[in-house]
Amino acid sequence: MFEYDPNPSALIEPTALISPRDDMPRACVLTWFRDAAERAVADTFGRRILQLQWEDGPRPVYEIEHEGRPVALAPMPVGGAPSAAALEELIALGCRSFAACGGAGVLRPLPVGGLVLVTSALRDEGASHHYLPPSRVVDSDVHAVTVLRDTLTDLGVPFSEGRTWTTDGIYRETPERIRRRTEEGCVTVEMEAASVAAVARFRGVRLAQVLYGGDDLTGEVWDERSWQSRHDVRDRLIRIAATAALRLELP
Ligand SMILES: O=P(O)(O)O[C@H]1O[C@H](CO)[C@@H](O)[C@H]1O
Ligand SMILES: O=c1cc[nH]c(=O)[nH]1
Repeated sequence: MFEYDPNPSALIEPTALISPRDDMPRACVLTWFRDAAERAVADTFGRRILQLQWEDGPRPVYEIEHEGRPVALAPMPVGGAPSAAALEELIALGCRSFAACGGAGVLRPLPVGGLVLVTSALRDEGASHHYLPPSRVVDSDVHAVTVLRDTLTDLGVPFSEGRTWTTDGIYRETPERIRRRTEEGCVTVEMEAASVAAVARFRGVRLAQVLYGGDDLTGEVWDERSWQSRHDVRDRLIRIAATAALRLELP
């Protein structure tokens, strides 16, 4: 049931609940790696700017210094709908340029830790349909993709590019679905990319995304590949994303 309503105004507007903050960096890293975010804060002597309050508990937003400049660092909740709401609040607080980093299952051969710059996301989730008219995919912001591509290239980091399958149904990645999504050009599967891309487009902010290859869904059986213990990849991705977020701020 996807009934798109183009009315830009809602009864609960984030800007009515949350005031912009003068001390909020405009550049922001979104990450689904809470562990790596906390390490980045400790390593850079960062600080907690505030805590957003939700029914399931507080959500901290940090500030770190990167390349001599402040960057907001937001650990994100898992799932498209919670991530869409969290991004809304960061935009209301004053962030404008976002670089997002997460992990994903791989649908094509890709080593654990291999990076994928997201060029589009297949909208097999709910949240994006509240922000954009019906379509099968949402393309990433072209300027943001260019900046992230240039950042990865300048840093000498190998990466590939492609479409990701964003699903609400992590436990319903059936062989038939995987086959069809692969045919549609998806190289990874995760749970938030289409949702945050849709919010960013709707609110007119810049957002680029990079994923690292995690578990493997290319075979007859699932291979978990211990992907969530790749602390080295996660730590490096946060730094790469911080550089990209800062560059997105440039005119
Ligand atoms: O590492 P992250 O980005 O969390 O990626 C994936 O892993 C989580 C599910 O285990 C979902 O958030 C999905 O998007
Ligand atoms: O959504 C997800 C995330 C990681 N791995 C998967 O298989 N699915």
